[in-house]
Amino acid sequence: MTDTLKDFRSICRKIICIGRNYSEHAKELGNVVPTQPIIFMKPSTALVIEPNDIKIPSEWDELHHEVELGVIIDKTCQNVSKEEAEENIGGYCLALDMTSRKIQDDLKKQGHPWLLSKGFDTSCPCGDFIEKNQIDLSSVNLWLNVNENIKQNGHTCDMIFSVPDLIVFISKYITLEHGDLILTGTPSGVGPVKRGDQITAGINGKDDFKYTMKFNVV
Ligand SMILES: O=C(O)/C=C/C(=O)CC(=O)C(=O)O
Ligand SMILES: [Mg+2]
Repeated sequence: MTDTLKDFRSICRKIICIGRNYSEHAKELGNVVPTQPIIFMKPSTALVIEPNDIKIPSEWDELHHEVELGVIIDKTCQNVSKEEAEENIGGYCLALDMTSRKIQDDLKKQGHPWLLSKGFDTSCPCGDFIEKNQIDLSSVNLWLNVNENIKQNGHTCDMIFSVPDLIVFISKYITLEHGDLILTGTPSGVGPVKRGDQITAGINGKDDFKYTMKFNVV
């Protein structure tokens, strides 16, 4: 792992996101559970870091919160095998996939891409680099509060497609590059936030490792 990866938020070229990777979340939105990963992207301009705010575009009233484990790619790679997948991970981060559910639903009805609903500026609040050795992929806890009320509390063991499965799938079609970020999907409990709300999110990893971040919604 090279030192520049700690600064992944300024070198990130692609944010690849996974949809419906937790069956309870797929069901809460009335979607079928996927049989292969659903992928979409956010532009790197979607990234926002503390102490900056999540900005709801002026003509929208609310966004949905989605807390997710972010995987940061170290080595540029293509056609990765499941055995080699973990070697290409440089570290992790806590991330949010902020979404306009209303716009997404309208786009879905028309069969259009989700980009506007998920790729607007500040739609990807993101925490600091987390060292690889602090995370056991099978037992990460992700949680999210809105105004100190718990809304999401999930575990990566409930992912439909594991992180290695996701790297294998994506790298078959898209070259993964140093600093790329993969958002691995959200557990259930997604819901609305409005201007004036505060989101606190956290990740609990190995050996009492804990990381939290806070964002105001404006
Ligand atoms: O299909 C839908 O209605 C919504 C899907 C998502 O927003 C997918 C995700 O971003 C996710 O599962 O994390
Ligand atoms: Mg998501």
